Amino acid sequence: MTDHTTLEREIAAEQRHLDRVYARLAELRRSAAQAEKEGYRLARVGNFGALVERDAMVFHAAQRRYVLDAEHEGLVFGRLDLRTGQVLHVGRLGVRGEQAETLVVDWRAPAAAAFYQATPAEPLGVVRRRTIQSSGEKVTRIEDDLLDPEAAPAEMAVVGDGALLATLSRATGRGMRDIVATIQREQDEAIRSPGSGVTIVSGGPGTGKTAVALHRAAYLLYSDRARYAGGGILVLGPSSVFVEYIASVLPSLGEETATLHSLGSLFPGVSATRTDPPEVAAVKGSLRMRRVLERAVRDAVPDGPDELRLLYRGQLLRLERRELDGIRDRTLSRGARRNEVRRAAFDAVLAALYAQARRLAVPRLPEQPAFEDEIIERPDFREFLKAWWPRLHPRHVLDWLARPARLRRYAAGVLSRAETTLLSGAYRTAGSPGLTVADVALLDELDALLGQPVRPKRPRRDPFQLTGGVRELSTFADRQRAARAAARERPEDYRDYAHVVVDEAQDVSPMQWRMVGRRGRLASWTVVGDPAQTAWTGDPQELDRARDQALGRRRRHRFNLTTNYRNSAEIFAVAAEEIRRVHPDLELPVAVRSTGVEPVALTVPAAELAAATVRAAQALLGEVEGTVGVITPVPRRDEVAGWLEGTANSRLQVVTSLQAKGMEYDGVVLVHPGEIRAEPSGVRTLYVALSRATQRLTTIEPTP
Ligand SMILES: Nc1ncnc2c1ncn2[C@@H]1O[C@H](COP(=O)(O)OP(=O)(O)OP(=O)(O)O)[C@@H](O)[C@H]1O
Repeated sequence: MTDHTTLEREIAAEQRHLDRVYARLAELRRSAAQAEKEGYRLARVGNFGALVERDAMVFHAAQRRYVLDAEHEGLVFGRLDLRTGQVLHVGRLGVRGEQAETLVVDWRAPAAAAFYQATPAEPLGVVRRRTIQSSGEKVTRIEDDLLDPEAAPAEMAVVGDGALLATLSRATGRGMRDIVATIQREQDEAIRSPGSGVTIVSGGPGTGKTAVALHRAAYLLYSDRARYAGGGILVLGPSSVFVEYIASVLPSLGEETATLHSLGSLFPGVSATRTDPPEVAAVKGSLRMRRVLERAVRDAVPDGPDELRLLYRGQLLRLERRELDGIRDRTLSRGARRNEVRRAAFDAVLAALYAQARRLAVPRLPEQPAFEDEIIERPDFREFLKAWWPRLHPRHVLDWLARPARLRRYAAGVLSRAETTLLSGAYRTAGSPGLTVADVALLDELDALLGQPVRPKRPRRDPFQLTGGVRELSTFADRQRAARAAARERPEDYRDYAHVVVDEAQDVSPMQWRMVGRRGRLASWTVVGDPAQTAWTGDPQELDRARDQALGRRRRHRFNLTTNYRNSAEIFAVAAEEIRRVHPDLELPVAVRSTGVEPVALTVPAAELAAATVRAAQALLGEVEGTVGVITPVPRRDEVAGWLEGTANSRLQVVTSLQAKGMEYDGVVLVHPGEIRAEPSGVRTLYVALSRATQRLTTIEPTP
């Protein structure tokens, strides 16, 4: 036990340092604001040099002010006392004093690495590591680890115990917790892995894979801002619910330059949230769909013209279906993309018409160019071309799959009869509810196969702005603001990311890997996931192949995380028992925190399921301060949400077992676990659902 006066003395010492940091920060903020003002004054000097100087000044000042504002809360969270006698404070950003002395070291800087990596076995020159918690500008708590007792001076105090456990037992609330203060060594190694190549992070539930991936994005932006902010970082999650959940972490890491997407929103103009049943998703996600789609994009347009008939100088010119099909096949040979070779197809039709006109000895037949000019002007001919070879949007071709006869033709010899029937059923009923997440990868594939229709050029935004009738260069500060907006709003089909982070990678299907791969041809990668949590029921080898292809031949750096920081030991024991059914020898992470509260498993008559669910959700809302998730089998979400309508609470969320991927709640009510288990790959999905809660878990099963 630390005696009270030592603790007070140590807190007071940290408070003095913190006061100095905030005073300096206030000064820096003032001078940034002053510099901005100065910058604008320079503009009145009016010569070009002054304008450039003004621009630069305003830019740096605005950028600095923005960062200072964003990182105010919890600015300093650590301290290292080194063997050399040097003291370093670690925080969200670097701050220097008036004499350029270091007041705070940025957590991402090499000098701060020891804060995360030092252990008693390998102290890395650190004698004492201190975690500092504060609220606003007040130090509230400190926790020390004495890493090198022999090197500790006699007067060195050591206070508190277990900063990590203290943090972990706090309720999480809505957003994901920012873990900069308590990153653990194995996590830190993954966060600081080289920016090039492919960093692969694996680990069981709650081991911090998502947290690591997001902190890694922040680390990369810090270590090579020009490269990663310029090209951009794409962060991909499995569902929109999940993307919304993690979105709250990146800004608090001080990074706005990352683009967040779910797999259902990666294709421009589409935002799919509906999921297919696992067996349908396995067909839609298989690489064999590429063959099916290749056949579709070469097929005639449904309800298009069967033949072309033109009266020319009293003579009927006619191209029959067979000839038109031949022209289409020839034009589309050697991988030509349908939307890009319209011109070639039209030329081929004109050439065929001319050849026919010559064969029929049409009187006064002009030379071919004049003939073509004449024909191409004719409205009936233009109508024909538009109907025969329209510009196709991927959505059009995907809709063709809803026609059973077509789908059978495209799938012949590629999909089994049962798979074709399954797919056909899915598309025929899909009409009203719209696209599913798995369809989005198919749209992207179709887009690649069809090519881009030539689009009219968009007018470019005027880089000059008009103020008071004077055409003036926008300031750098304005452009900085615009650049930040641009990072969030890169063109919808932007593909040149410098880095791609794929979270919950075990659920990316082979076709989705192709879609993701197209966005990362120039990128380095961070891929995090847990194979034991996959819902993929298709061919696992195909999945490996597709992933390897998307990631290319870049070097792989592998990391494995072994501690579960999310679940209480009691909750994880239930989840572990479930996954052991299918993976008896799987190495599972160790849950480090025990709450002494056992999960509750209820069995109730079916007629009472609704009432029991409402009661359990209300009870958990009373017991935990943060969020409560009600997790249901996929087809039952809306029904269960209906039961809970009267329990409206902003802390309550109803999600399907698939939407629960990657999510975290303080309390979880899991309805119908048996039904989830009975689905293909159900045990794995149930394992995911059982490992979402930090504090309380109630499962409710109707009696059979
Ligand atoms: N070093 C840490 N200090 C404090 N909290 C941590 C630490 N590492 C992880 N956590 C917390 O543990 C929880 C689980 O982390 P995260 O969601 O990143 O795990 P995950 O491996 O992605 O889990 P899953 O595979 O189950 O989705 C989060 O609340 C996260 O903030």
